[in-house]
Amino acid sequence: MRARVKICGITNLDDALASVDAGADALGFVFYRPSPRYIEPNAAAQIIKKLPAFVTSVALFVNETRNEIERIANLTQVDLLQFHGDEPPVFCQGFSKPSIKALRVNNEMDLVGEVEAYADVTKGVLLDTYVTGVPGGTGARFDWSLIPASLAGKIILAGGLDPDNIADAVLRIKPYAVDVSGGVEKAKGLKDVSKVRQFIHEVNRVSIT
Ligand SMILES: O=C(O)c1ccccc1NCC(=O)[C@H](O)[C@H](O)COP(=O)(O)O
Repeated sequence: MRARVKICGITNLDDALASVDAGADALGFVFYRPSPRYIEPNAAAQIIKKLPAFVTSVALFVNETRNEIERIANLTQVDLLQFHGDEPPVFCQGFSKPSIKALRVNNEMDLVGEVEAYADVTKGVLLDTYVTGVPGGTGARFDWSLIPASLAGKIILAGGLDPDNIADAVLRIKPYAVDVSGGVEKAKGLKDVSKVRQFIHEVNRVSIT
């Protein structure tokens, strides 16, 4: 099965449409002000309403309040919420939109146990790199050997992916989907369209087996 591709950190319409044209299945919008990829909700709404059918728009939050999440979800008409902070499983339920949860992987956690706990209350679990004090978008890879084979087909892989390592990642981990931000940028918050195309081309290439 082909791994789905989410291009995260979209900040403008040109990058959004170019990513869709390249074959992206989902686009991520960061509503976390300290991020260099932060986008104003009104600007995101203008982009999201121009997306074609069958492209999933994802709103990313870090330890945000329920009220603010609902306000932005309503304003942008986004399809899916992504929780990228310390939100416990119980927090991920009860919104007007379904959610996915990011876990930052380190070698002390019970990865399978945590994935199971969130799988019950979300549409999916994204595995990202743990870097102290940085909630996401680090551009750093984590040790993929920490992912047991039992999670193949079940997780969204993120963290330091790029056109050069994505084929290896897909072949080794067999994720349900992959998520990239920094690895397809020319500058923080600006996508390099040729890298986006190359990244998705590689995913497609290794998925045809
Ligand atoms: O992108 C950010 O700036 C960001 C900030 C705070 C929390 C999450 C953030 N991004 C999350 C993503 O979905 C990224 O795609 C994921 O962390 C992988 O990023 P990268 O290693 O740059 O591909």
